[in-house]
Amino acid sequence: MTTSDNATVLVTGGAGYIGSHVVLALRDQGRAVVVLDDLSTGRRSAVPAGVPLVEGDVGDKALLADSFARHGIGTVMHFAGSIVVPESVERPLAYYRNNTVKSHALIEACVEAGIGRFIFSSTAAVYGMPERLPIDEQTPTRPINPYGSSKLMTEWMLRDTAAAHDLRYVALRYFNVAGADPQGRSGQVSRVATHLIKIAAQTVTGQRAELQIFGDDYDTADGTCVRDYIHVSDLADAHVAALRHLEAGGASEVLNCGYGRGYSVREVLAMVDRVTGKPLPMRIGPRRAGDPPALVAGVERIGRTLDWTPRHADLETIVASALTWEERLVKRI
Ligand SMILES: NC(=O)c1ccc[n+]([C@@H]2O[C@H](COP(=O)([O-])OP(=O)(O)OC[C@H]3O[C@@H](n4cnc5c(N)ncnc54)[C@H](O)[C@@H]3O)[C@@H](O)[C@H]2O)c1
Ligand SMILES: O=c1ccn([C@@H]2O[C@H](COP(=O)(O)OP(=O)(O)O[C@H]3O[C@H](CO)[C@@H](O)[C@H](O)[C@H]3O)[C@@H](O)[C@H]2O)c(=O)[nH]1
Repeated sequence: MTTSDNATVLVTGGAGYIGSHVVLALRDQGRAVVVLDDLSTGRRSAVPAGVPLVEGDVGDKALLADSFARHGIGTVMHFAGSIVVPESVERPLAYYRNNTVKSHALIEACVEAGIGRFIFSSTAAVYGMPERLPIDEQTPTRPINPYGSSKLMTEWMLRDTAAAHDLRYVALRYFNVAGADPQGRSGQVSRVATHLIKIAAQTVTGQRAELQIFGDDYDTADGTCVRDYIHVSDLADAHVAALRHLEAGGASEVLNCGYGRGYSVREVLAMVDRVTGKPLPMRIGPRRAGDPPALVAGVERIGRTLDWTPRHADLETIVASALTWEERLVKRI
């Protein structure tokens, strides 16, 4: 333990979907938090009252240095970035700039300020199309789109920086994040929704006429793609556990974040029907380019490394919380 153990945590991207849930989890643990966000996809209202919001760019080193000093930052949690896979294919350089170049500036600012703890939002997209399930962290990383590459390059910068400087990090490779805060304090708000459960929620609430299943001819049990869905509040708790790990002097780690259990698209939609009590309007469409048939996390390493016990590892809870949040959003519009 060092003297800076209870230092303030800077959460970049803390006005976004996942970052805002992590801010809540940190606050629930009595931690001091500051958010840095440019509000490009995030919302001011997602930052709880009493949490300072530094409105600006995560690549702005002068702003970072000033924020670190002003708020006594001891750990950086880095969520800020661009996340839409097809957009990354169309605008690769924009993704490398926002996700890789700006992460470089942030990591460099941390080294210059002597900030020694860093927690990074990575993604299962670094694995590409893995051949075997479950996917453990030893699986070769072969991203198949610029989004995955842009995040993997940041992992590499962290690995090499940790070898050369006094900085330890945890990179969490998220599988499919879904659901909303059980207390209704935050949830997903997307300009352009792409995630399955979000789109299902928009369909249930009448914002879309129907949902399209992207392909039912995959080599899986029911022909639709299989994913490992993790509740956003469990993911948030994993970040708090990663913080405790680093504060206790733990080594740098790269950890999958999922439950180790996969559900097909059809199984997810059957759960939506069960929760609402009526059939969701949907049809089978063509495959979406770049979708791997099945992604399920190997979770042995996170289980043995972090003091983390998922509390919402249940598809019904995930779907129900996403629907409750969507209903609130619709009423607010
Ligand atoms: N949502 C998922 O399923 C998923 C899966 C794997 C990894 N991730 C990673 O998790 C992180 C958070 O994703 P999310 O789903 O909450 O997305 P989000 O778009 O809701 O949040 C991103 C936040 O970062 C902010 N931001 C973007 N660029 C910025 C910049 N240059 N400077 C300052 N702020 C900036 C946005 O305003 C937003 O508040 C991302 O790094 C993403 O790659 C998400
Ligand atoms: O309208 C829709 C939307 C999605 N799907 C399918 O649902 C599954 C899940 O899709 P989605 O929710 O878009 O998530 P993924 O494409 O699996 O990607 C998410 O999960 C990855 C990790 O598994 C992360 O790397 C990505 O950042 C994150 O967007 C896929 O088979 C899609 O083809 C549909 O059938 N119809």
